[in-house]
Amino acid sequence: MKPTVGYLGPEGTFTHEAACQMFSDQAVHMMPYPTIPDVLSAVDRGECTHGVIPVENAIEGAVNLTLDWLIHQVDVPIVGELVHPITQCLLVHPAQIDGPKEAWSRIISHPQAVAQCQLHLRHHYPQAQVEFANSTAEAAEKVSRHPDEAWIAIGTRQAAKRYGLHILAADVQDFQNNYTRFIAVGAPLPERRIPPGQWKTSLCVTLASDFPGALHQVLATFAWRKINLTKIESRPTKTGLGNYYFIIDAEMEREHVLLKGAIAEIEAFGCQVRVLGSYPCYRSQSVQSLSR
Ligand SMILES: O=C(O)C(=O)Cc1ccccc1
Repeated sequence: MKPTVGYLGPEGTFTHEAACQMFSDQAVHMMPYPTIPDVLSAVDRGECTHGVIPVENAIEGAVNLTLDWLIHQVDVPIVGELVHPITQCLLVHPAQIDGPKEAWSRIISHPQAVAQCQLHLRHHYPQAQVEFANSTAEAAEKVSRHPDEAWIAIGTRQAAKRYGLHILAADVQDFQNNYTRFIAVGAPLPERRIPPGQWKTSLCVTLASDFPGALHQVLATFAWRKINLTKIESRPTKTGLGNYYFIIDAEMEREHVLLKGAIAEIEAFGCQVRVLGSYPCYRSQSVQSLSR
C-alpha cells in the first residue's frame, strides 16, 4: 500500500511544498489537513503513515503549536527534517486589482506569515485589518471565494495558481534569508537519492527540581563530549509558572556512543530525557543551489 502523507493544507501551503520535496523520490498519497494538530493526530491514530508540519522559522522562531502537540498530545517520532525557503506573496482577487492602494481592507494569513511581513504591511497597508487563518492557502482560498472584497492573502506562488489569484507583490517578508524548518513524523523515511546534510536527535529534557545549576550541568554534559547543539528551546510544562521542558537538538545519531553516554549521565543526575526523534536533515533543492 502507498504511504499516506498528511500535511498542513489545503493544497498550496508552504508545508505542501516541503512535503512534496521530502517525498519526491516516492509514490505517496498526499492528504491535506486543516490544522497542525489534525496532522499530528492523524499520524498518531494511524490514518497516515507520515505527517509534515512546520517547526521553526528563521524570522519568527518556533512554531509553538507543533512543539506543544509533540510533547503533550501525541506520541509520534520525528523522522526527518527539511529546510525550505519561504517567499511570501500578496495574493488578491483579479477582480480587485484596479482599486486604489488605500482600498485594501483586510489581510488574511497564517500568523507566522503575517509576522514575517509585519513591517511591510504596516508601511503599505496601515488601514487594513488582519485576520488569521489556519494556513496561507486557506487564506488564499477564502480570498478566491470573495471577488467583491478588497482582501489580500499572504501565501505561496503555488496558491496564486491554484486559486486563480493575482500576485500583487512578491518577496514581501521583512528580512531576506527567510527559511522554515519542516519536520516529518511517523514511520521511518525511505532513503532518498540526495544524502542528508546532517543527522540530528531531538530531546525533551525535564530538569530535576530543586537542583541549582541543573541546566548548566545538562549543557556541560554535551559540551565536554563535543556534541554540537543546534537548538535549545524552552516550553512551559503547563503545570505552573516557571516549570519548563527544554527541547534540545543535538547534531548526532541517537545510537552514537557519545550521545547514549550523555543521555545516561543526564538521567543519572535526576533529569528526565525523552527522545523525540533521531533523523536525517535535508535542504530544499533550491536552497542547495542558493548556498553553493
Ligand atoms: O500556512 C502555510 O503555508 C504553512 O505551511 C505554515 C507556514 C506559514 C508561514 C511560513 C512557513 C510555514
